[in-house]
Amino acid sequence: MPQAIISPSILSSDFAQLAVESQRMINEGADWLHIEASQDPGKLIDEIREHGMKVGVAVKPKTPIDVIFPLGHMIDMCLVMTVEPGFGGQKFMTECMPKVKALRERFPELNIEVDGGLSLDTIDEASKAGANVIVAGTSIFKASNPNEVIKTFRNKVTAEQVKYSKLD
Ligand SMILES: O=C(CO)[C@H](O)[C@H](O)COP(=O)(O)O
Repeated sequence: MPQAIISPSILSSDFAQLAVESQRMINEGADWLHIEASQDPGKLIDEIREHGMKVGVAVKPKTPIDVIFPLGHMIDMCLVMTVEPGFGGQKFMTECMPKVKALRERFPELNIEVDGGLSLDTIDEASKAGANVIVAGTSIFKASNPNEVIKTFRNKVTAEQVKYSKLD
């Protein structure tokens, strides 16, 4: 099944607006939604599932990871932002790695995505912390051999993930 990963900048905590935005993306064919700003994440997760979609929750660097713990068993993926959302080319925030580690320890089967500053210099740290979905812009698009970079990312993630019960 094709998987569109859409990370909308929905800054409003207005549930009605979230519902409209979500519906619009469903109509466009998305089967993943990432939503960070919601007053009632449990309700939103249920609604997304009712539409047959998978659910991802994103946390910005300053958001403590324990807000995700009660949702961990209800979601398919957690995106741990490793830069402030906004634009590519920023520096990877090492200080976000304990959040990835804490999540992985509690949820061995959860897809944990990291986004921002991922490169050949930072993939070891991210994969060892437990991330298994890597979003990378600069390090791929500026590489002389993008395929090699992608292959290295995959190999490193795979090598670390065998420690856990499932790879997705
Ligand atoms: O858009 C972003 C943040 O909002 C991402 O960080 C971006 O997609 C990844 O880019 P890079 O690998 O250059 O950090």
